[in-house]
Amino acid sequence: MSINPGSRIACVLVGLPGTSKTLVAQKVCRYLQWLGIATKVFNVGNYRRKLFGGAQPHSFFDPANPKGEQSRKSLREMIYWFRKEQGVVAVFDGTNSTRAKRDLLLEECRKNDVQVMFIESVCEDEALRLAKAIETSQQCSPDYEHMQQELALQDFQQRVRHFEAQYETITEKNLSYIKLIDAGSQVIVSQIQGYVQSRIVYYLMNLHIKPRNIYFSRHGESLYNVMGLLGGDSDLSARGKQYARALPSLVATHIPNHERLTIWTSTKRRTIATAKHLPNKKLAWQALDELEAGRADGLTYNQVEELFPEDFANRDNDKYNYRYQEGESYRDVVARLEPVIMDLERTDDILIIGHQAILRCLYAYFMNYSHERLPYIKIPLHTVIQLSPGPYACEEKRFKVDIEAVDTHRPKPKTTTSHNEVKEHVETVVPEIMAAPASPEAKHGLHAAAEAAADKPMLCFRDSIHPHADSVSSRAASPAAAAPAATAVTAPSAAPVPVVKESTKTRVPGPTSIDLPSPGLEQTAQKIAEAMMQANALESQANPAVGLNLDQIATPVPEQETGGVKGPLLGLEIATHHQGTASASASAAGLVATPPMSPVPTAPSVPSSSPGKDSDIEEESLTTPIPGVVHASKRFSPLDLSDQIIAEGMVGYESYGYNSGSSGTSGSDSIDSVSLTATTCV
Ligand SMILES: O=P(O)(O)OC[C@H]1O[C@@](CO)(OP(=O)(O)O)[C@@H](O)[C@@H]1O
Repeated sequence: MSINPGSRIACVLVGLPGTSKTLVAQKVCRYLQWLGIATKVFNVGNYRRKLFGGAQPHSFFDPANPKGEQSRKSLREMIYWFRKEQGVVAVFDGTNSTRAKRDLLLEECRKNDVQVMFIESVCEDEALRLAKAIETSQQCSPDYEHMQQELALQDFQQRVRHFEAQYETITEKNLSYIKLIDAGSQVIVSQIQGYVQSRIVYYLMNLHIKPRNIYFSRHGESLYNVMGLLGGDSDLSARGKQYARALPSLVATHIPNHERLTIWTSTKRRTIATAKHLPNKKLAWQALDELEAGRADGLTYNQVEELFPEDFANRDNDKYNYRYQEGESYRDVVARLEPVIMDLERTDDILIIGHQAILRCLYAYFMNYSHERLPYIKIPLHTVIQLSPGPYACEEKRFKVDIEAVDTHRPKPKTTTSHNEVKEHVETVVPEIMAAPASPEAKHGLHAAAEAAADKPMLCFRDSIHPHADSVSSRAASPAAAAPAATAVTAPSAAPVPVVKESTKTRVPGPTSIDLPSPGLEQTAQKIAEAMMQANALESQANPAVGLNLDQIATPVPEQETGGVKGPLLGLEIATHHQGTASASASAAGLVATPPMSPVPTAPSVPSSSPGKDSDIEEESLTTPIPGVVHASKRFSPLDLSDQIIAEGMVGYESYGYNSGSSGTSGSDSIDSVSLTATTCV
């Protein structure tokens, strides 16, 4: 993504301890990094712990104790990062609770040409405050790791009081800020300027914290898959059709409230045919069409290597950024999927029947994979993946249908050919092919050349070759532009479901705030805090029951059936969550009236960010069929996550576009003191 080099932004968190600032910081960071914007969190608490140690009594935070070193140190590091590492957005995660502190920050940032946008989190709901205090003191904060629970809570509440004594909410009209009240049930926005800031605001207004599931499946095995050909628009193979017929029973068996499920497909035959027997409402998105392979479309990997060796090596060297000739890169696909993600965040229970590359991009967003690993994520055929983004983790389950299919995953080669070696090869072996024109007809020529190179007739569906002229730029980012495919079809009568094998894993995005039903404030707060703590206690333990209601939990899964992992059974029941629907109000206020932009492929000009460490859970464990229900759970502490990109919400707001190669944004958008109230659904 091309961003104006002058536009460095510091998103400065403001709020009392225990108001979900760290969660918000991490979510914003993950969202922006997924989009390719170089973003990093600077957590003042971490610097404090490094400087003074974690176990400080509440008196340490007394305003009379003038320790501000941690703030200054993190500020210095932030400025250094902007200068030396071409950072674009720094998320400065601290309390920043007084005007004086914020003025210092503003001054330092202005001197260094960094715009400041404040994100204030205010918690007015008593029950929510208490629940957050219990959660922070007993579970989240490393400061209380070794303290007895009750003492920890008391100390934390004292600490909050010290901050309260000096706390000054933001009211300055000249400042850029967004104020999130009670976990975003009310939002106040002021003086937001420019593309990135607007995007962050819209993102924050759309955070989805309501519990729900998202389901992904690739289409059934296609004829192209069988022949190892890339792209195209072929029909399903016999086994692919079998998978399509098995899907309704699988869905009915494993997806709760499956009648409410909406099916999203691409506009390609293979995804639409896979959804054919499902009786649910369907929507075909052009934005979900597979990564456009351009001149490699319809070829095998071997043929691409022979015909376009330089391209082939470049793709192996940097698969995320490599853009096919007349086609797309993974980076391009992520950009065009942003509106899909936003809709996905807003909408309940969706099954996406998509393609390998598309589902990798969506999966990486929810499961927090780096750009380097994203293009190699395993999304096998004939498998339904269930993701449950929750307050602490994105739970994953995979249901593998026992219908054989080819494996289309091509792993990253251990060694890659050097650029020069490849160039030489191209020049001496196939110069006429490299010079071939880009028309569809020329493509047929390429196929002929490919056939010759492969020394065997190439199976090719001529009718499926893409007219490249409009391949990328004409892709609609909204389903409205795609052929509506909302035909309800009656499910086939009781087709026997082939054995479904299930495996699960968790990636943990850190803490979040929750809301509370009103009566019995203390008990409710305690109950929720306990549930949250139990969830955290799952570190590295098997927990086959997460995601189920308490009454669904039956007997423990025997150890031999869980591949050796064992652990307590637990029902995490946090049933009620705020679901901010600020976007509707925002539209009404004219704030977000513009539709998402058409995707414009951008040059990979922003240095590849490193979106934090990925989970060290072996991907293999997911693809190896495991008998019975297996849950492998992995947890990071919020501290570990400080550099990690964490987000579950997504936005697709665009008020202006950006162009490949251009170094600046082409417009700006200013929001001036608009107050918005979101509806709260419990
Ligand atoms: O990026 P790589 O790993 O090449 O995978 C993308 C390819 O996966 C394929 C299968 O090879 O996806 P799909 O069958 O899901 O549509 C191709 O169409 C596509 O070109």
